[in-house]
Amino acid sequence: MTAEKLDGKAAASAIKAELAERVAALNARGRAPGLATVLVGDDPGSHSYVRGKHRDCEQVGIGSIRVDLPADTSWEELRAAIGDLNSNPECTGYIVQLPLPEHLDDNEALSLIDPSKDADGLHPVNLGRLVLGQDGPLPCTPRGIVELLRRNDVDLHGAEVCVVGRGTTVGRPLGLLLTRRSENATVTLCHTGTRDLAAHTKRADIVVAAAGRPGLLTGDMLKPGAVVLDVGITRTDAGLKGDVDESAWEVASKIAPVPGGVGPMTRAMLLSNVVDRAEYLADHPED
Ligand SMILES: Nc1nc(=O)c2c([nH]1)NC[C@@H]1CN(c3ccc(C(=O)N[C@@H](CCC(=O)O)C(=O)O)cc3)C=[N+]21
Repeated sequence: MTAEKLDGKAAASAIKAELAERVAALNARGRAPGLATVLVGDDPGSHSYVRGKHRDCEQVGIGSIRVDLPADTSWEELRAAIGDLNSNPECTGYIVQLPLPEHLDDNEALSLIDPSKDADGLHPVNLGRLVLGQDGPLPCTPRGIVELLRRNDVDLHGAEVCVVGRGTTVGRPLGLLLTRRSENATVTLCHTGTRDLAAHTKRADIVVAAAGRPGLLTGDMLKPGAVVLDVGITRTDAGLKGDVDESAWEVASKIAPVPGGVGPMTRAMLLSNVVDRAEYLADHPED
């Protein structure tokens, strides 16, 4: 058996076409959404992601603001840049590209974002809302995973999902999202302290590999016919490498690969968060 590809690029294009119509309607109402990015330092990977996000904005008609700061930016300077975006009416949503350089604290920076402009859904208030089951922006990668599965008719209700990785942007919030009543999956959250990883992955109908360890998930760790989502991205001399080994293609029924799987969905969900919020504000002008 050779697994079928879960095509995140195609799904993201369809989502962007839908968003373009919603953005046109917002622009016509004088409620133009605007996405800003804050990028500190010159990591080539981060630069390429941020470039992609601005290209996406242009494609769907969302205004975009780019704030690039040098690697030696002080905490005070970063705080001032975030404060400026919080009070800039042209910016309706924004992200601080992570990870920040060593001397700046990611979580402290996330806490400074106005929660109503948090396009990543990573502000503590918004993560808290997710825990409480209240509406709010959802973390982009977990939302992208659920949307990619939905658009490919992969049923989550009652499914056994094994998530490998407990990071703040993917694994942890994905567990929260998948166990909502609306998704109703059963989740096992594995991590580097898991004693027998293969025992858990082998039982799963769906495996999400988000550990950032290239080639970690091999075919012999999967139940035949399992659905696999690769969320690892490691830059090697040979190019981008995911967490899913080649051997998985002979055992799985469907795989969301790196590149072309979850990555493009993450970017599409960032745009969705911004458009959702702009529509909400247009309909609730007093908020
Ligand atoms: N505040 C914040 N929010 C983020 O959402 C965030 C972040 N920081 N820091 C870094 C990670 C990583 N991330 C990716 C998004 C899209 C692709 C993506 O589109 N990947 C393409 C390949 C891109 C390439 O070739 O480099 C693909 O998988 O097909 C990858 C990675 C968002 N992140």
